[in-house]
Order: sequence, then C-alpha cells, then structure tokens
Amino acid sequence: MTEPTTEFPPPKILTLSPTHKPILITQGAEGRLYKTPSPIQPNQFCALKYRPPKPYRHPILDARLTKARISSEAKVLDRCYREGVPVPAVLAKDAAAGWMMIEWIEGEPVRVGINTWLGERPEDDAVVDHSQQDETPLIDLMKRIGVAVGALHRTGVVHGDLTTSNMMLRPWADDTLPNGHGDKAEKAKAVAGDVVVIDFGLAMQSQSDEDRAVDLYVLERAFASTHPRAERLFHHILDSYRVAFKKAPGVLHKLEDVRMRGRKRSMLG
Ligand SMILES: Nc1ncnc2c1ncn2[C@@H]1O[C@H](COP(=O)(O)OP(=O)(O)OP(=O)(O)O)[C@@H](O)[C@H]1O
Repeated sequence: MTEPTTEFPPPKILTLSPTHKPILITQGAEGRLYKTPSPIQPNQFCALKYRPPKPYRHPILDARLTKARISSEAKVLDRCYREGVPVPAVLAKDAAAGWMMIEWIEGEPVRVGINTWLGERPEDDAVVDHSQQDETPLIDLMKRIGVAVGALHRTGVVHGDLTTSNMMLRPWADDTLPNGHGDKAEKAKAVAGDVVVIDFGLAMQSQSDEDRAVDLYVLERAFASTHPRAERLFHHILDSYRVAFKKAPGVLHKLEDVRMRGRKRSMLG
C-alpha cells in the first residue's frame, strides 16, 4: 500500500453529490477505498471499493477482469452476510464501472487492537512473566477471531488473505465496555469489540478441508510475523474454531500437513 493521495479521480458515483467529498482511505495496487456518506442511510457512512481501469492492461481484458472481481467479492460478501457471518453488508454495486458500496465498519483493525494491548512489552516474549498478567481480554479476542473464521468456513467460503489487518474490531456499546480507568482498563478496551472480517478480494467458495487449512495457515503465519509477542496465544484461535465449526477436526488435521509442507519449503529456501 502506498500513502493515500486524492490526486486520482474517484468513480463517477462519488462525484454526484455537490456537498459531500469522499475521503480516500487507502490506495492499493489494485483498488482504492473511499469513505463517503451513505446515500441510503443519512448520517451514516459507507465504504466504496473502487477498482480503477489499469492503463497497462488491454482494455477489454481489463474491463472483464474488473467486473468479474467486483462481482465475485460482492457475491461472497452477500452470501456471508445472509448466513450471519460478521462481514460488511453490500449496499450497492456497479461491477462494470468497477465499484461496490459496502457498510462502513467503525473501529480499528484487530492488528491495531492487539498491538495496543501488547504495548511496550519486551520483544522477547520469554522474559515476560505471564503469570503476573491477566490476559483474559486478549484471549477472549482470540476466541472471537476463531468463532468468526469458523462461521466463514461453515458458510463455504475461504477468505484467501486472513490477517489481523483484514479484521475490524467493531466497538461495543458503551455499557458493555470493560469498566474502570487506568492502564488495565484502557488495554482491555483496545481489544474489546466484535470481529468483522473484511477484504474478500481473494475469497472463493470452497468446502475443501485443504483450502480451509491453507486459510488458517495464512492466518497463523501472518499472526506470527505481525504479533510475535502474542504467538504463544494463537492456539486459542484454533481452539475456538474447533468449537465453532463442526468440520474443524478434519481441517485441523490437514493444517498439520500444510505446516509440514511450509516447513519443507522454507528449508529448501
Ligand atoms: N467496510 C469497511 N469499513 C471500514 N474500513 C474499511 C472497510 N473496508 C476496508 N476498510 C479499510 O480500508 C482498508 C483497505 O480495504 P481492503 O483491504 O478491502 O482494500 P484493498 O486492500 O485495497 O483490497 P484488495 O486486497 O482487494 O485489493 C482496510 O485495511 C481497512 O482499514
């Protein structure tokens, strides 16, 4: 991802309102994400995901690819949303024009919440005396992640890029937030909230244990590199996945094979 800029023209849909300027949130290699007032619910925002034309691609191929990608992402999101998986709702789309409008999810990415929790901990996790710390709020978040991934897989969808950046922590209502002030309460608040899975650009429909295991493996590797100090807690994600998803035992068995292949590959360089 490069630094967001506003130099590029947004899609036509975002230029129609004379009063509201869309905000460019991120700009990746393939697409851009804007925050804009919702045309459906006044006083609310939505996210507009836009895949602009790629000048380096043949125009016919580019139009076909863009349309297929937006349609596929919207279809997967719709399916998940209908089945109660925590994902943003699709509000509108024009696949041929390269955009879809989805529900805006308030809150921070899970990555930020976990890193706030970890705070100034020493890099080397082994020197920390965990018995002195109440890690329940962080462990509870790990369990909510496992439940969300279990729900996703139960629906017959694999995400393709599960990371703690592709999950948002939607804040709970104030009265359900952890009580109190001070460092401990602030840390607990950082990891409070519902886990909402985003970015289904690489997702596909699959019922295969192998595909599901690869999904978990991608998350495991991403987690270890993003939060090395919390790596020893990763098993809580898998434990709650096992409880949330009936077919988890087969997937977790496959995960052993996938890990083994990963280790062999890294040994061979
Ligand atoms: N529905 C949403 N509500 C709030 N913020 C969002 C939402 N969707 C995405 N974001 C924010 O925008 C960032 C980029 O979104 P997303 O990952 O979907 O786009 P991308 O990485 O450009 O997509 P792709 O990987 O498909 O090219 C996210 O990391 C998140 O911070």
